[in-house]
Amino acid sequence: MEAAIEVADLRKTYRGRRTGEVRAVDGVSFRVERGEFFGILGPNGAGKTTTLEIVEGLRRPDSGDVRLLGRSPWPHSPELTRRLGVQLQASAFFEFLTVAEQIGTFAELYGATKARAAEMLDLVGLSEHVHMRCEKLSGGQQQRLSIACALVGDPELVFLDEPTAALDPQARRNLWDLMRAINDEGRTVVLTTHYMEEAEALCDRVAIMDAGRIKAVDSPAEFVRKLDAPTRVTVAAGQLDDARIAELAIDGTAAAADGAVVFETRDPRKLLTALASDGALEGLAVRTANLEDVFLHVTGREWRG
Ligand SMILES: Nc1ncnc2c1ncn2[C@@H]1O[C@H](COP(=O)(O)OP(=O)(O)OP(=O)(O)O)[C@@H](O)[C@H]1O
Repeated sequence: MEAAIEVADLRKTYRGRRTGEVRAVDGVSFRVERGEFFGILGPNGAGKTTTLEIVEGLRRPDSGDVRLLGRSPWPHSPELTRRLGVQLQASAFFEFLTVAEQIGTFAELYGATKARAAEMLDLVGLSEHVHMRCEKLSGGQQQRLSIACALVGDPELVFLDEPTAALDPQARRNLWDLMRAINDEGRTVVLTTHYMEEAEALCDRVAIMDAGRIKAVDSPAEFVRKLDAPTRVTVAAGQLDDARIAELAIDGTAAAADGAVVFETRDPRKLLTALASDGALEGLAVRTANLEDVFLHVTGREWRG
């Protein structure tokens, strides 16, 4: 079976009188398999939205190729469009329409039934707000409505562009559950995000994007494993004398700072067992490497998403 998405060497430069030339997408290639949950992770301005818009067929690249479900998105074909779900930014809503009218418009576009529209509102937890005007919805509710609109046509391939941006942590986690459910139904999901923990929690594979380029693609777990970084174990100072600290640091390093002792070790189990038997677990914090460390490693820059 062909891939859900194949992208080869996309390039797009914006030219503005004030901004000059901006190489928003600078030779991007990737492949997404059917059923995959694929993430594009990068800081603001990395080129994620431009890439997504090109892949969706909403924007023409200067050069490069896109295949969606084995076909080119240009020229537009209703047959292909029906198989795609594109979540538009909530700001694209007609604010004077009610929730029911908004999703009804999408349902008509996709030839979906009223029952399907109601089912999608139920899925995203908006059934009780069908008569509310879109402008009265909270940020999280608007994001959920935009996802419901993207799903109403029963798409095989769903594009979500920073769906949890500007949401509070609880609303963000609720949306994570919804996104997981969409993928569990067998749909391919492409998500852009600048939240590390979101990419880590949801994606089968993540493309790390910076300055218009994809720097690396892998699963979050593999990224971290290949980094082969030590685990950092911190305990409050004053529980261990210097000789014992030196003894425990035998497989790694130890440093005292700000009332804490920080160990870096590749054998955290052994260290934690020793700390437990010393009764020195006050202020314990264990930090393993995460995608933030990976970002630093692959781009050479600190993460400032
Ligand atoms: N229509 C446009 N005209 C001119 N420049 C643009 C346009 N859209 C984006 N850019 C510029 O292209 C670069 C990439 O923007 P893009 O929106 O694709 O990045 P992004 O990773 O999605 O960032 P964000 O998270 O801020 O949306 C940025 O420098 C941006 O200022």
